[in-house]
Amino acid sequence: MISGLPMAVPEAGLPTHVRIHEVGPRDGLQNEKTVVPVEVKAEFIRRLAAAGLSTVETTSFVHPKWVPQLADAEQLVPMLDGVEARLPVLVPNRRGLERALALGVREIAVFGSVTESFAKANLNRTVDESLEMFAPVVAEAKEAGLRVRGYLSMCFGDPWEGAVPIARTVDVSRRLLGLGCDELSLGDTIGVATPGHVTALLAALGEAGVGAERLAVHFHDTYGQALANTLAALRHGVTTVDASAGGLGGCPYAKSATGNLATEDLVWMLDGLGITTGVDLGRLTATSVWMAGHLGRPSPSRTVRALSHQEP
Ligand SMILES: CC(=O)SCCNC(=O)CCNC(=O)[C@H](O)C(C)(C)COP(=O)(O)OP(=O)(O)OC[C@H]1O[C@@H](n2cnc3c(N)ncnc32)[C@H](O)[C@@H]1OP(=O)(O)O
Ligand SMILES: CC(=O)CC(=O)O
Repeated sequence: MISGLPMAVPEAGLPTHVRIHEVGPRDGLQNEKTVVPVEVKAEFIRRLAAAGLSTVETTSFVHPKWVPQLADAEQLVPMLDGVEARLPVLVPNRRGLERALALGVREIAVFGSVTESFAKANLNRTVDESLEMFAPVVAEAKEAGLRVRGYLSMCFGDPWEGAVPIARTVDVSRRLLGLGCDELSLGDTIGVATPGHVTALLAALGEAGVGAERLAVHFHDTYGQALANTLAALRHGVTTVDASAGGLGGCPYAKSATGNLATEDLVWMLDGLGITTGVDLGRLTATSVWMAGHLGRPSPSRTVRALSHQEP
């Protein structure tokens, strides 16, 4: 593999280790029109875990009519017995939690929105109503000993409402965390954030008592800013970063949502900075190339293309 000059240790102000929260099998695939066979999904997850990803978000227990691609959650989860990784799933409501608990899932995520437009489009609820829907889910999940992540979408901009004020994002972040979530993932659902905005939001959250140790960042790469945004977040103390193998992704309920930050692009940057992730870039790239074969198109990730000599 061709490589640049890696730093022996990260520069001051950067973490020494980053946990990558891999979202390819869920966020990456949820927008695919053609249903990927459940055996392929299970193999994708096994390969991602074998490449060293310690957290692989696997699927969603949502209404199958809303996300047909993930309608096979009940078949998929039991196929993952023995996979050595944390395997969280998305759960919007009590029905979703019941389904996940019946399969022995140990980690869930609820997913809210800063904006009313997206809350309505994605959850058929207002922001307040969606938080009300999540409250018993988080409480019951915690009681059952599960780890709970809160996702917050449209933290920076929204396709219907435009720029999202920092104060609104801070307000909904605190309310979602206040339900009892262990971690909050700040979503740039349509990929409009820039590093200055990221820094300003993290500073405002810090002032409001939400420290970086409880935060993750979740960038989509619409304007090519996802890596720069990630670096801004790392400089601010964030050590959990969401990414999608091969840069797959998008949201069926957010017009203009494009692919996520590619896990390979992230690992390439972190390796170069001397920040450990536990991920084997060669195995990960091979997995994304394999998945691209199933999807019938090349990966959009620059790193995957460079390392595998794929044509754009
Ligand atoms: C940025 C991102 O990527 S976010 C992730 C991508 N987006 C999503 O996954 C969207 C998920 N959204 C949804 O699934 C829906 O909006 C819901 C389920 C949360 C709410 O939809 P609503 O239509 O308001 O559901 P409502 O609560 O009225 O229930 C309607 C029916 O769905 C069923 N239902 C509700 N939740 C679920 C669930 N989690 N699993 C299966 N069925 C469900 C109900 O039992 C009910 O069935 P019935 O009509 O046979 O009685
Ligand atoms: C739930 C998510 O997938 C986060 C986002 O992109 O807003």
